[in-house]
Amino acid sequence: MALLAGLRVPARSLLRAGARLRDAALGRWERAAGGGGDGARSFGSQRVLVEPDAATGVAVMKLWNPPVNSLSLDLLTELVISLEKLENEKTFRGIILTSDLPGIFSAGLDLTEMCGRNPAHYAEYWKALQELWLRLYQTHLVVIAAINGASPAGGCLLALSCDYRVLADNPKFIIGLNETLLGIVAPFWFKDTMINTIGHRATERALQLGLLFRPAEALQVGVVDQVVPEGQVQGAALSAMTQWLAIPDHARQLTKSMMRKATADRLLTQREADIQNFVSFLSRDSIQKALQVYLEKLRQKKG
Ligand SMILES: CC/C=C\C/C=C\C/C=C\CCC/C=C/C(=O)SCCNC(=O)CCNC(=O)[C@H](O)C(C)(C)COP(=O)(O)OP(=O)(O)OC[C@H]1O[C@@H](n2cnc3c(N)ncnc32)[C@H](O)[C@@H]1OP(=O)(O)O
Repeated sequence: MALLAGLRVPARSLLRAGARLRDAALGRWERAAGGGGDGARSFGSQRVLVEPDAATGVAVMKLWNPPVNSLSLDLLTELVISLEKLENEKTFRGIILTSDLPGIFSAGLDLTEMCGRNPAHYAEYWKALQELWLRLYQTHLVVIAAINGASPAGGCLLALSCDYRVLADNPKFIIGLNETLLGIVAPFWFKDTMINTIGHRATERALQLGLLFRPAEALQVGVVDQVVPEGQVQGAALSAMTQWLAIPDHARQLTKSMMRKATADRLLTQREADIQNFVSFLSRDSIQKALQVYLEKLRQKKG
């Protein structure tokens, strides 16, 4: 009940949540895709709903981790599993990554996973995040982010790891790597992902200042590729997908790999050191204190 009390979602969603939790308790759930008629079935886990359309070869992947789609260990794990499943289905060529929560794409890393836990937990958490980034960044599928809500820090990383980004036009839907505002530092592979999208100078400014861009600024700096009216974001993402899927797969995939491999390899060659670096950084008293103060501020915002 305490969890539900924190939600600001309509009763309809709470009912849906209840159904999902029940089904998740029974194991992986499946239900018929609405009106598909092509035999494709939705599948998913407790926090990731996948709506595949076998006719177009495109699956819509929706994040659902109330209240703010923070990237908890569970969500990271479920995302990796869902991605892997789609990659292994030969019928699928593209994914639209979006949120099933109103007004939030993803609040980024789950601060409760990074506060007051033990080093083994921090290591497990970081490894799961690395795993998701490596898979998402390098997947042979076309991934388009339909960003229908706020997308700070790790949420921005998710979007930047896609091939194309469409953002809904609402001034509350801020996007950026704001780690410095929390007193922490974006790791090198977050930084590299942003540099590869908007260039070195714009990244340097954005990272040092912890900039969170509103839609018009995000478009101007290149953090997103398109801004569309709210309600049109998924449609616009699907239209963009048509252009990407018009390219022969082998040529596009080899090009994607050529563009991204060096960046991914940089992490792959030092994964363990990166984990140790994260654990020791996070274990500092000053960092724990800064994160706790930030979390407390978020919690008191409503009070
Ligand atoms: C020398 C060193 C070199 C290298 C460094 C080495 C290693 C690197 C070390 C660390 C790197 C870490 C990288 C971190 C990345 C991250 O992603 S950190 C997370 C950053 N995220 C944010 O700053 C977003 C915070 N949230 C918000 O701004 C807002 O919540 C929102 C805009 C997303 C939504 O606003 P609202 O709709 O108004 O919702 P509320 O603010 O009321 O929140 C509801 C509820 O959710 C809780 N919450 C919000 N965000 C998070 C989160 N990220 N994690 C966990 N919980 C979150 C919030 O506290 C509220 O909780 P309750 O009050 O309901 O309990």
